[in-house]
Amino acid sequence: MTALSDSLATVRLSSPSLSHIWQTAYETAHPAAMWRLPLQTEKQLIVHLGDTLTEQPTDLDERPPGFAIGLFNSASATHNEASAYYLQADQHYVADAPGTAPGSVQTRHLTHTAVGEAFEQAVWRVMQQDSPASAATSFAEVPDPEAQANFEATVAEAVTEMKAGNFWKVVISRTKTLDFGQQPDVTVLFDRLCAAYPAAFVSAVFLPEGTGGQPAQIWLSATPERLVSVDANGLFKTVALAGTQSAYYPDGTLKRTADALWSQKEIEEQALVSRYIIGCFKKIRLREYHEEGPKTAQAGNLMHLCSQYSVDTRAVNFPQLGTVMLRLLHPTSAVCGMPRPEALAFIQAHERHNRGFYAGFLGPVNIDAASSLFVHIRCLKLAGQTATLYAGAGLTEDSDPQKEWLETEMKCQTLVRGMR
Ligand SMILES: C=C(O[C@H]1C=CC=C(C(=O)O)[C@@H]1O)C(=O)O
Repeated sequence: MTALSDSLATVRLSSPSLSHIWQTAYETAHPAAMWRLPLQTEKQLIVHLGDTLTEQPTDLDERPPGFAIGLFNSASATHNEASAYYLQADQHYVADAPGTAPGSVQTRHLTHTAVGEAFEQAVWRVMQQDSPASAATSFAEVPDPEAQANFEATVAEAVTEMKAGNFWKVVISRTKTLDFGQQPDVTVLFDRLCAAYPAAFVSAVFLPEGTGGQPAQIWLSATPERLVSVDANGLFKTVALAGTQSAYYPDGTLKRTADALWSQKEIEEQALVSRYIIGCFKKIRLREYHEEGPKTAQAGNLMHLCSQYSVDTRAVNFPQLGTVMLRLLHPTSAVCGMPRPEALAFIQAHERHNRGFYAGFLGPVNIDAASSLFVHIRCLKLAGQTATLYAGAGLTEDSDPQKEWLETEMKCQTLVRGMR
């Protein structure tokens, strides 16, 4: 070995990468979550060393530092509990923090118990293996000849019901399958999504076999939609995001957000989400909210209409606002519909797949005195070498089935392009 490669080996062995830690969590079957907040460089990874995860009501005020991931159709849909699986930050690592060398990992917190020490030793063992993770990151789409006809038939049925006045909006989703040929390297895909979508919340969550009675699953996402967040100064934020168009002209040039034109159908679709949020503020008699928008916002290859809402929870003396709004909002009409019970019943009766964590919510809780939960869209579930992408479209009585199909295709492309 030359002097140079000697010193590189020393650097590699003295500091694990996020990939080594992720791989260790996977091999030792400990739940793990890795994320990068919008417009930040810092990547965080936590590992849960405790008991098997179970679904519990989310209470942002009571939880120790960790990461919540909730199903679309959890008890929250009917009981307003915003139930979620909660990964505790027993081991907490940070990479790419401002002012540090790219890729260098700092330890934020370690648990000094036998389990914690066994985990750190396992990380060292993974580091010493030649290739800590599989290098596969290319994939092919698996054709599904019936998918479009099935989706369009469901959209047509929803339109008939909305014209009959049974509900005003519903979000219908579909899946697309990708085959990686072998189990892909999740940290490479995560890094690509971080680089492609600086304004998104990018995350990867590993839930070992047995979580919720399911086989092992990994969820990877780059979502543009904040559900609720409360920062270290007590500033609460949420958004109403809906309406979709490509961020590019047909010749491939990028549109300016100011040049995006929206149809009446899209304006109404987004207004319904705004109305739903304002309805939640009204329910708790909160008048002191600040509203901005709707404005056009770019989300990777797409553009949406977005209104932002904020509340100074200290000024209104409402420290639990994050938890209260999370329970009222989930699932919002950006992923379910309005009125919620009727839209949910239609989704349950007509979608051919189980949404699982798609259209649920996820994000860090009480990390650096802040919590940021996002709507889990633009996501995929990885099981072995197969990925299932999920995408939905908000329908109103003016929806055109073929256009809605094309919209879900564009939404699938967010991850497909970002992972290439
Ligand atoms: C349900 C999804 O997107 C939501 C968020 C923004 C715009 C949407 C729309 O235009 O339909 C959806 O409500 C999804 O990406 O799967």
